[in-house]
Amino acid sequence: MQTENTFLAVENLSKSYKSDGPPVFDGINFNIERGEFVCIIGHSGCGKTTILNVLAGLEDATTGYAYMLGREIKGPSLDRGVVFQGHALMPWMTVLQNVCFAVKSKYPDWNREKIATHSKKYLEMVGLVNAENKKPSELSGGMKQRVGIARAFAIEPKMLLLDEPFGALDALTRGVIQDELLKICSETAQTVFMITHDVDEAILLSDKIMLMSNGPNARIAEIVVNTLPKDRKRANLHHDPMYYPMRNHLVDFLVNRSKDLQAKGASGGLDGYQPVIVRPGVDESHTH
Ligand SMILES: Nc1ncnc2c1ncn2[C@@H]1O[C@H](COP(=O)(O)OP(=O)(O)OP(=O)(O)O)[C@@H](O)[C@H]1O
Repeated sequence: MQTENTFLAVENLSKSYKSDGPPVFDGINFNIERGEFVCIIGHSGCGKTTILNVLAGLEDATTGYAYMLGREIKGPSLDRGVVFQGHALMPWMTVLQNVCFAVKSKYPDWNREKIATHSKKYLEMVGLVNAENKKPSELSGGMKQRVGIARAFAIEPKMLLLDEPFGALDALTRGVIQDELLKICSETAQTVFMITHDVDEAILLSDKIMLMSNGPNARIAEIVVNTLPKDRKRANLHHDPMYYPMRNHLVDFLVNRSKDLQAKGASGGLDGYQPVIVRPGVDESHTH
């Protein structure tokens, strides 16, 4: 439930694209606290992007509400930076102009030089300073994605909404940007909601992981607390004693438990369902 200090609150969200037939998801309730990094995992089509679009203010839910800092989310805002799976860059602008354009919208009082310096800092972060004068058509898919990431970070939003932002990147670049994201988040206490299909990425980055059951009538089935220590490093993640209990728990959900819940939902057995909070490796009864 929403309290005075709740950063983001989602209450009873559902979405139907068709007037007949069951909703894609239903009864979605969760909170995100300030500075929390939350990942959402679930099979394709369960509605993760739709939920992210509602949080971004780009789509309306059929029922329910989303609040950020106590105000209902209605329409997009520069308080929320979004990175989509597609790159959504302006094709007639250079890489630098794409980032500067967003920075100028956020900070209209800044002069040209300040905007450019600020934008270049974020292009450097994603390894694109040498491409700042290129147009999107001259970039690879991974490079375009990195521009999108730099642009979202550069507006220093209160909340980052990331829809599989690293999916198109090669492993090396992905690792570098994951490390950067971890660094920025710990330095700035950035609040993040991120969709990923990669359980290792979720274990590396998140404070908690929401697991969605399969649609239709998809739910947040479990809220998994990340039991690995906060100072995680990609290189030694798998040496942590909590790593395998955590990983096995997530994979087992995707392979088995998500389908069991779907069957229950189809027979109307999920009315009033509340997600289970699980600490893999700590609450052994929930660890499979
Ligand atoms: N604009 C739309 N009109 C009709 N149906 C839609 C629309 N957008 C999404 N859907 C349907 O809603 C369901 C959820 O879609 P959504 O993209 O939110 O899922 P997802 O979990 O993010 O999937 P993926 O992991 O494949 O990206 C899907 O069945 C999809 O076909």
